[in-house]
Amino acid sequence: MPRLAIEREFLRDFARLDRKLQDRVSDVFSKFNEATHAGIHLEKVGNARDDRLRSIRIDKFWRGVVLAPESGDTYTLLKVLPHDDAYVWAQRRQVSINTVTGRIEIRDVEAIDATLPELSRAAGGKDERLFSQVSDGDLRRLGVDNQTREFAGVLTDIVQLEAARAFLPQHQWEALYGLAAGLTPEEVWSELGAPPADEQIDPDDVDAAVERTAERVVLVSGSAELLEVFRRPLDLWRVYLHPSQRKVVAASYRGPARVTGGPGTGKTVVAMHRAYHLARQGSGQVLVTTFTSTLATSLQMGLDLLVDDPKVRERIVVQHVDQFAHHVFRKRLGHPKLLSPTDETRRWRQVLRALKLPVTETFMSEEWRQVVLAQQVPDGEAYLAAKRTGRGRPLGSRQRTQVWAAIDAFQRGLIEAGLWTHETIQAEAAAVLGEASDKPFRHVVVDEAQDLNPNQWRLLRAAVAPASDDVFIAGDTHQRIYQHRISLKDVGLNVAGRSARLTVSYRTTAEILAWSLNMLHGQQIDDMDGGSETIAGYRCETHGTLPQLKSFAGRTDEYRALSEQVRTWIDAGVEPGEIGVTARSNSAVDTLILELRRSDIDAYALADSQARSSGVAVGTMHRMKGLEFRCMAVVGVTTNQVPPPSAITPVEEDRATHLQDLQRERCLLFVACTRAREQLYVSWHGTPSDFIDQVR
Ligand SMILES: Nc1ncnc2c1ncn2[C@@H]1O[C@H](COP(=O)(O)OP(=O)(O)OP(=O)(O)O)[C@@H](O)[C@H]1O
Repeated sequence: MPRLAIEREFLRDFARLDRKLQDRVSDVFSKFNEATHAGIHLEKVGNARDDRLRSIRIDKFWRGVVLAPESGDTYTLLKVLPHDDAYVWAQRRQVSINTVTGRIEIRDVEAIDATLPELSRAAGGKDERLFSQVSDGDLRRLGVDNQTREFAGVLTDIVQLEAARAFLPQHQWEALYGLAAGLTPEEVWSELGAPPADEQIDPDDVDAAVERTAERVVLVSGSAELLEVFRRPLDLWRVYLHPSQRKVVAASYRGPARVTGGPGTGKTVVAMHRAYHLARQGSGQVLVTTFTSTLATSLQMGLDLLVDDPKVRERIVVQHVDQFAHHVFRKRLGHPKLLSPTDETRRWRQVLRALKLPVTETFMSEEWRQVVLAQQVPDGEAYLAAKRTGRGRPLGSRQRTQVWAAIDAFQRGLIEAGLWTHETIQAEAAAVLGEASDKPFRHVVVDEAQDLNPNQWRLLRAAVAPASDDVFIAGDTHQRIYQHRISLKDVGLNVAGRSARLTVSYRTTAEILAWSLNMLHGQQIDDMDGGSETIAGYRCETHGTLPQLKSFAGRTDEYRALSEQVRTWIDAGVEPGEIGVTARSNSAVDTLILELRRSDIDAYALADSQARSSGVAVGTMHRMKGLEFRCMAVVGVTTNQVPPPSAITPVEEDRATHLQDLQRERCLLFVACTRAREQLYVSWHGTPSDFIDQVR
């Protein structure tokens, strides 16, 4: 019985076809089983380098290219192209099974043959080659075969390697790229997901190779499954996972585990697949949680797409972390009365005045959150001994006693008035669940973990009993945009030995990522586990244009130019819903929406969940976390706006906090810029922000 497998490129081609043609392709391949039995045509391709490549008729003008095995029964759909292009594509290609990795590989032999002599000539006199430091043995062990080794041997810089991506076998290219980016052979090997060492690789067994190549080829059993894959051809993430992603999704961990990685490396994708994997096991409910409501909605939608079995889907609950905290709180204590920010400032002011304490309300509010609530400090004695890491301004014991008096008075005031803050609700909810013997969930999956505060962590820790696969954490500390710096160990989550890093960015182009990473150059970023995070080895799936940087004399000109830019994108065929616009402040966002609407561009505020439309999404940089857009405009990157002085603790008040604030704001701009999939536009008026000036 023949089986069909679909290669990633085929699905990409399919996504570009018009609806009628897509239906025709679905029709042809749904009938494939019958067709093969009836001897329907898989035509041989004349002058092919690989005589297993066949063409199949879609209609008068279009052909599919299929790999037909010499033995075995797996037929792999490789391309769908206009008639002549399909034949040319097939004539140039060679399909093989890598004897080290066991995976299916496709290479453009003609392009390799055509490029090699020229590269050899260019390299001629040069001693230093891109891979002179890597031994032949290491290359061989990574699955780089003779032909690719010969090619790699004449490369002198990484740009040549990048250009070769289109024609070298993908896995081998990735191995070379990892080495060129400074990874060790061991790191490359573990990233690319090596097959079990004892597995015998038969270079002619296409069936087995297809099963091993899950990141590029998906096997479908029957027409229903085929149609399911064809239903959303653009969402490749549902079907294909990179080996490094798949490894994390399917692993069995003896305790909490986590995945890190730069922007767009698929941490959210992994979190969703992981939740699906755990829910399928049927051992209990899975909580999928994250920091903001916008992201929780997008996780909800992603899971609806990914999980087709309603019984499995029912086992997954998506709630943002505060929603979960409030839910637990309400069940026990009813509806909380919330302290407003203005009331909070007023209360601190009163307390400080009464005690004649010469510190600001902001200082007290931060001290209370970051020291007292974060470490669950119960009394003055404990406060004297509390760690104040990251708080910068040192306090002697006399000062601590005074500060504690203020905190104590403030806390008593809240209790008397029956007032709660999100943080005290989180702490209360964590205590409620901590005491419960019956936990609400069997697994917790956390996305955008870098921004959760200690009480949110305690709450999530308490939501599941300590067990295998209990907590799964996805996050990137380069994208931390709130104040909280925590150590996972301190909140009862030990991920030692259960941590993986993703390095291939699927979202953004190499140009946008490189430019954005420059903004973080030289910054020391922690890894939430006592070490520091690295950006070594990040690379992108695609290339594109450089970010556009635009300077204007005044704000009016800058905003008008934004409308023109958005109009240019729309005229070029980008859907308004694929465009994101961001600025640092709420008021700038409001003005930008008005400005776009004045230019007859449909635009809506991301903050307004009711207003969701197919128009351009406009939101603050904080709102942009976790989202992505084909074209992204980051506006108002002007000095005194990015960062706004109000967000930065004055250096004379507290140097350490000042530096942390600056880093957090820098990361915020980094997050905003890395939301772009294809094009990034950055503008300012007057003097640009220091963050931009540095990378201009
Ligand atoms: N295996 C894959 N195949 C195809 N596309 C993928 C794959 N993994 C991720 N993507 C795509 O890459 C983009 C980024 O993925 P995702 O949002 O999961 O990354 P992330 O690491 O969570 O990003 P960030 O930290 O910047 O928010 C998405 O469009 C996603 O669909």
